Amino acid sequence: MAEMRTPFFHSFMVNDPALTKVVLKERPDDFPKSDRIAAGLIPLLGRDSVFLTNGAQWKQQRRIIDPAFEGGRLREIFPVIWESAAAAVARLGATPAGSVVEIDHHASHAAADVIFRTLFSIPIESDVAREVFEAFRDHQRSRPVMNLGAFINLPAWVPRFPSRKTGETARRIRRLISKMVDERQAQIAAGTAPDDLATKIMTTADPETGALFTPAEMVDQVAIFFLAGHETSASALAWALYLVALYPEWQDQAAREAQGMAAEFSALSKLRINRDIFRETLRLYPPVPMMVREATAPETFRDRAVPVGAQIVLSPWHLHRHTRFWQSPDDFDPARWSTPECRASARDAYMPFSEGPRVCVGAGFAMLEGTLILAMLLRDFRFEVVEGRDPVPVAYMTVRAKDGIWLRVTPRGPVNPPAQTTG
Ligand code: HEM
Repeated sequence: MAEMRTPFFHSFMVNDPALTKVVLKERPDDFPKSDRIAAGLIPLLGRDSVFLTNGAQWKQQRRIIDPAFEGGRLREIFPVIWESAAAAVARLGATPAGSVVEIDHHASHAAADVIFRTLFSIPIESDVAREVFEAFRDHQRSRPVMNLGAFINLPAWVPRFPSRKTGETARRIRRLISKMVDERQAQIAAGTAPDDLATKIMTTADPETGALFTPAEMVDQVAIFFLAGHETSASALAWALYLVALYPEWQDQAAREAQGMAAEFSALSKLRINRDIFRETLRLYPPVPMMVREATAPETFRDRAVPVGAQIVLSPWHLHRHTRFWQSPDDFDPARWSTPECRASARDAYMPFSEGPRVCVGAGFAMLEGTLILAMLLRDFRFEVVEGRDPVPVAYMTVRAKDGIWLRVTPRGPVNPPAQTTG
């Protein structure tokens, strides 16, 4: 655990699984989301986004949202994600064989397509989806991972983010989303709405109070589904492709596993290698590198007094690479996921989706999406690293590469069977 104290803020970086469990699982109500992080995200997400709210309001929102993402719905959205994966394969197939491409751009495109198709039944090529996607792209690179000025509680007169440009892109994105929500509201009223995630969420009443989301509240939820659902998945997919480019033997195994897979939900259970590669990627490059909570009562952590208002920083990035919990933590080793030791490490020190009641709404969705798109891309293409273009991880809204992740992409052609051992 590390304590940091300045005139502006007092924070504790907690890297001990016993303490992360207290904060996230055992007493989450005593450690709500920090207002200081919310400040930087409100222009884009609005005040009522489930990502930022706390207490009774947050609990009600999860009661409405969670049913849309439960197991049975994943089976229903599988064909939609398959279509997105096929579209991603086609886009990459349209680039000249052997060209060097910015793979994180393709990953963002694919992840945004998944969100639009599953939420609003529209592909990324539709006008409104493309406009939102482009506005997000402008927004993303102009924002740091958090509003630093707000985090350290600087006096109000100190200039801080968001800049005018980020404010403008946030307003543009929210206007477009409002229009989509209004149109969907009208379709629901007319009985013509498609059976997708947006309709499910907008027609689900809170089982305790009977309340539905108002259109304004729904705009805040769509903004976070788009942000949380596309930025994170894109980051994970891009790093996964980079890692298999670094480790071609894993890439070939994953490609073989993906040959001939059927377009049906049950095919997923056969993608064990692809799934373990994706899990291992989330360990080494967790898209959300850190989370922040605020202490609302005096605490003692490891004999240190934690005052009210202290910021508690939880870092998947550090926990996932902690030598006490992981063997050779910096190595890329998808095989570790089949060992009993890894099960213990994962239980104590693996939280790419956070844990406890505030765990990521879309964790199951993201595992399906990541595994399937990875498998379909590896089935059809070979990815190779490019000399002099090693990506350097940086925290924007998620963990991205400073100058992008560039890989050489070649159509794979027939895949050789695994080498046979004789004797
Ligand atoms: C690889 C992909 C993903 C990763 C690594 C990821 C990770 C996370 C993490 C770590 C949190 C907790 C953040 C915090 O407490 O500060 C979170 C929350 C959330 N995620 Fe995800 N996420 C992913 C994909 C998705 C998808 C696909 C969706 C929706 C379609 C989604 C929706 C959300 C929402 C709504 C929350 C807020 C939950 C709450 O506060 O109650 N995420 N995610």
